Amino acid sequence: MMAAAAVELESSLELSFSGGGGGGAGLGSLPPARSRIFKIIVIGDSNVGKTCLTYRFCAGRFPQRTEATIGVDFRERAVTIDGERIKIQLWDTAGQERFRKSMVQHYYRNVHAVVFVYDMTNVASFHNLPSWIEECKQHLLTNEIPRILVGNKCDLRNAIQVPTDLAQKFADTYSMPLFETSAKNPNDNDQVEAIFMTLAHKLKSHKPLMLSQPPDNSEIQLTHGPKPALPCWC
Ligand SMILES: Nc1nc2c(ncn2[C@@H]2O[C@H](COP(=O)(O)OP(=O)(O)OP(=O)(O)O)[C@@H](O)[C@H]2O)c(=O)[nH]1
Repeated sequence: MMAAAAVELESSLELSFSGGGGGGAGLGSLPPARSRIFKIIVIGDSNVGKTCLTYRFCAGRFPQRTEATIGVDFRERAVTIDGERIKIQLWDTAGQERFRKSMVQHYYRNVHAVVFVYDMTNVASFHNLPSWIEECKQHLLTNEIPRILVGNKCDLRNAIQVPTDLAQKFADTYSMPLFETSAKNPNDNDQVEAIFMTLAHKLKSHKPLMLSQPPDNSEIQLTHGPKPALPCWC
């Protein structure tokens, strides 16, 4: 785990440079390819499986063992969508209050999308979702930012406490798509893939993306241009 050190990797710069021959801009060399970075934060109660979901997407498997996240973990995977190389950065945040306090400001900066996770076998984690949504709101993440609701641990069929219709109602209230999945069951790999790729496609379609620099802040921030008409994907 990269834990607190991940703050160093904060994605205030939204474009990275990759490839391009590594030798500078000499004759015949191509400028480095730019790849966009999409920062997605994954939040929810402790133990709902945030680490396992991000690990499943980035490493392609269920981790052998996990420990409570301290602060924030950071994972990244490069994907190609319609010929464009994109880095999906997943910020796996601590669910436990005592491990969150000092980090909150950092991971809410320049967020492009949010994944809210609850544990389908733990109704309290579902009931706590409004407080996570509220926390996002307090950090100025508006409803314009793509959000997805994920019920995890669907492999534990006999222990399910949150029925799908209840979760669906909640998702509808907040205009979020709902995914029920399992980070553990390899058969649900496609579903986990779909969660993050859906977001990446959605973010990619939010063109044009513009870089702007606020006068009193040295960090480059990404803002969206005029919002294109998008089909409802709820
Ligand atoms: N059966 C089952 N267990 C899971 C699944 N996902 C995670 N777990 C287990 O749930 C526990 C918590 O998983 P984590 O991914 O560490 O949970 P977290 O939400 O990151 O927890 P914090 O770091 O404390 O916020 C671990 O024992 C995992 O093995 C799943 O899909 N199915």
